[in-house]
Amino acid sequence: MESSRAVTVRVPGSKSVTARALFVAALANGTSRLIAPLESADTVAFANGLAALGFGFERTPEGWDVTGDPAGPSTEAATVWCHDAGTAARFLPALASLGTGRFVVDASAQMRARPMGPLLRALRALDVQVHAAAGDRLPLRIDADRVAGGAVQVDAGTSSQFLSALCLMGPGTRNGLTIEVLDEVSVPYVELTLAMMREFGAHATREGSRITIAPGGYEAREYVVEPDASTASYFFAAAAVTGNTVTALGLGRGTRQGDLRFATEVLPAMGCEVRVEDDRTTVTGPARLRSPGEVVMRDISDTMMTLAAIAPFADDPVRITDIGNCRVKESDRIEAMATALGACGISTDTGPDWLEINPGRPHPALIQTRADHRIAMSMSVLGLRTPGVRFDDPDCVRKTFPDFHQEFGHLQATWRRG
Ligand SMILES: O=C(O)C1=C[C@@H](OP(=O)(O)O)[C@@H](O)[C@H](O)C1
Ligand SMILES: C=C(OP(=O)(O)O)C(=O)O
Repeated sequence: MESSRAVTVRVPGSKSVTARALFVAALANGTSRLIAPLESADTVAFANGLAALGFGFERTPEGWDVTGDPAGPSTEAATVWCHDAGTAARFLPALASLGTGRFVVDASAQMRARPMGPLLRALRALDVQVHAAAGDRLPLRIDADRVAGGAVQVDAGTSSQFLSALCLMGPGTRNGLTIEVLDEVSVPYVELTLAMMREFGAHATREGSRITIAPGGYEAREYVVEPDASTASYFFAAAAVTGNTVTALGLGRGTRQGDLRFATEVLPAMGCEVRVEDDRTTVTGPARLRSPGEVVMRDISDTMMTLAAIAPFADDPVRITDIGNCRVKESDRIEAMATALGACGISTDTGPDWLEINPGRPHPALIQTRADHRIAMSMSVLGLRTPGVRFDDPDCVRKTFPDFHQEFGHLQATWRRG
């Protein structure tokens, strides 16, 4: 029987899967139904972007219906507002390039500050007319004339989203695409992209640094969106720091989301007991957390803040390396995490692409979230053992998990009662 300190959760849908499903459904022949998509600021911005480009988008009680057009955007002029969403800001210019017309892509000040250059250079190399703000940033204007495809190189060393965007547009081009990958972070996200493209009928293969994508569009289908593995990391981490048990439903052996590795690789190295089944993953925290030593997080950097937030409770320093691109996400996450932990009395060291956290007993503080959802969610885990941790902008979680604080509070209340 499940003890009252063992909690089962089903976290909301994956942001990354929802964004990809929206993109491929938009280029498919017919109507696709996305079941259990993520409803959050990022994915709503993405869906609104599709609608602005002239694709059919409708919410139904069963899910999101997207009516695609293999010919690309049907409008000849549109402004696409991406808000804070990296996925929308990187993927939608590629989708717009498949149309004919003048498309403006813009976003919040936070997203305007994030890099776009490698994607824009690749699009220009494919003869797409792209005019961008200084430094190749948003806002940008695309004068599109049905990009034909061909061979292109891309540097995905600051974001894999540049590469995923090119891959996703490939089946919509007349000649297909051959992409030479020059550098790469977050590799599991590209694997997710290629796998989902195939699930929607596209032909995409990878050999080393070369990705080949055949023309021919996508097939409409019904698609069930998995829960979000990055979001689940906060619940697994909660088990890790309290010695309780959390089971996350819908995330198991078959997942393509790399961030489940936080549970399957990082937490066992800290003394957690982790069980992965076909459709669920269960984490039980130890009496005392061990330091995993150095953890290279290049592939799963969205979970680096989750690790940083539980690191003070480990018995030795925790060093997180190869996370340089975290400096150009919603915030400079290396600096932001060091500051947040420092506000709680935890000492850290930082370098260009690493963060080291020393053990300590955190005290409560008001945390500056910098409009970064992951600061609020990861520091909430630290808050489980540090009553009184508060946030200047708790609602920043709306980006990927609007009900985070309620759900996390519920978890805490269950444990308190148990
Ligand atoms: O393609 C995606 O869905 C994502 C890729 C990753 O970005 P980077 O490739 O910039 O690390 C990740 O951090 C982001 O939350 C989602
Ligand atoms: C980096 C993130 O988001 P994005 O790049 O999609 O804005 C994130 O969710 O942590």
